[in-house]
Amino acid sequence: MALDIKICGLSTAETFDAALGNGASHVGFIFFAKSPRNVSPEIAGRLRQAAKGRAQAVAVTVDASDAFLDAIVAAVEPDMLQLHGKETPERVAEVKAHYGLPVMKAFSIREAQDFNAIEPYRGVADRLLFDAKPPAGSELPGGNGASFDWRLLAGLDASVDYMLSGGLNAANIGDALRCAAPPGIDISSGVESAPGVKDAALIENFFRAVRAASDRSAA
Ligand SMILES: O=C(O)c1ccccc1N[C@@H]1O[C@H](COP(=O)(O)O)[C@@H](O)[C@H]1O
Repeated sequence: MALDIKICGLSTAETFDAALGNGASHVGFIFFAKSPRNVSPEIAGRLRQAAKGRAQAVAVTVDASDAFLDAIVAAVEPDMLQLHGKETPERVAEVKAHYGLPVMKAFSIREAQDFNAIEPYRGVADRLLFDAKPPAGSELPGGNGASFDWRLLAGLDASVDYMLSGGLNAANIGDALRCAAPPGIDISSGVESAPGVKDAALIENFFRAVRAASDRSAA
């Protein structure tokens, strides 16, 4: 099965094109005011048009209100909503039913018992996303460039569909793929030249590293 690759936190045409041109299956937009990657629904909506038929557009929100979700969905017409806050299973079900869109629910992982939190979301969220717990003092629930121990994913039920995220980059993606063999990967700060500044060359380099790792595992 093909590996899903999401490039998240895009906000410029050049880097959006780099993600699509290199074969991203998913492109993500951050709608969180405290993030250096925060983008307006209008800008994301304009960029998103180019992804139609080429990649899934994912709107990333953090405990968003109904009004904010309404504005995002209207302007962006996303293919998927990523809920990266403390949304309950009931809230996930409500959002999914209201917008008729698949939902990816994010979980913060540091140790094996953190996976217990996914149980009430199984059969509710369409996909799960595993990110590292934010470093102390961070105002961001994601996009911190922090990793967790990928070996913990070995204990996961094989039927769980998920994306691996948190601190991925061109240097470590080979190890991550070998260690966890995830169905999908999600990267944000690892393809930036500064916080919030995506870099087309780093995006290309990341895809090259993914291809090299895939070639090695096929040999
Ligand atoms: O990237 C952000 O600023 C962000 C803000 C709020 C919620 C989620 C955010 N990003 C998500 O974080 C992970 C991985 O980030 P990184 O590669 O470690 O920088 C990814 O799922 C993004 O969607």
